[in-house]
Amino acid sequence: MPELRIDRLSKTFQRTEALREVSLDVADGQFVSFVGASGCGKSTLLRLVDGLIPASEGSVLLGGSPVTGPGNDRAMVFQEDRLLPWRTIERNVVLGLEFQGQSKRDSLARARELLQLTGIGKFGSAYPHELSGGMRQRANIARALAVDPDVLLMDEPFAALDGQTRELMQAELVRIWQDSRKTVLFVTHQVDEAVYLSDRIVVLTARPGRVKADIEVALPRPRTLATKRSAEFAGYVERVWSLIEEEVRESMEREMRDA
Ligand SMILES: Nc1ncnc2c1ncn2[C@@H]1O[C@H](COP(=O)(O)OP(=O)(O)OP(=O)(O)O)[C@@H](O)[C@H]1O
Repeated sequence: MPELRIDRLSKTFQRTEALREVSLDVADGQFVSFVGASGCGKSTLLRLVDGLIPASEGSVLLGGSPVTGPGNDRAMVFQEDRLLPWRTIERNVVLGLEFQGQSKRDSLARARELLQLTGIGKFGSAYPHELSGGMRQRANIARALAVDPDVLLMDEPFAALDGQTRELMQAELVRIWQDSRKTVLFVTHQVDEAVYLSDRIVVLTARPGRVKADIEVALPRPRTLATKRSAEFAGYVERVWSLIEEEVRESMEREMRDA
């Protein structure tokens, strides 16, 4: 039984058909990225897996059980900052645990462990505005991991970061993922980011998003900055780009027609 089964999943918003019959099995602990043209339904797919919105057709099964709404077995990390500004970083990280009714002592111990894991152990008593964008995103990841989800859903988590911070955060995410052994579904526009991070890249077609290609990234791990300079890496980037190029062009043409 695969950890996560996405079975003929479709979603239509009013008159916009966002996703059509997406099927996918994701094994326990796999890192899967989704790439595709703007508006092809990547965020919609994550929101469906998170149970934030209902499917029009098809289903999402987690450990064999259908997803019918949000749950602690999944956690989402967004591009934008969702930290509460009036709470310290530590108190932000314990939020999900408080909702679960865990004791204050256990929650704090867990939060401190996760702040260490995400590399901001010294900043537990700081407020979000005192941290850089990269550090706040580490806190968001720590907060998502706090409830010990089986699946981490990441919707362009590094898109708002500058190039150097982004590279650093990619390497950090690989380390965190290897330590925590979570299944990760990751949405990005950056093809090189997807190749660097993933075991597998799913390329979606232009809207309505369907699976156009499902590529195994057989680059050895651990991956380093040298990995990014290898010919094999460049080969994957080129292959994924050529697959989405046509889709990107089609969606741009449609946007211009609709404008
Ligand atoms: N709540 C909603 N109501 C109506 N239409 C929606 C809603 N959410 C998404 N859509 C539409 O569904 C389509 C897919 O949107 P989605 O945000 O999933 O795409 P995306 O691939 O994540 O886009 P991007 O890469 O630009 O972030 C888009 O045309 C979008 O406008």
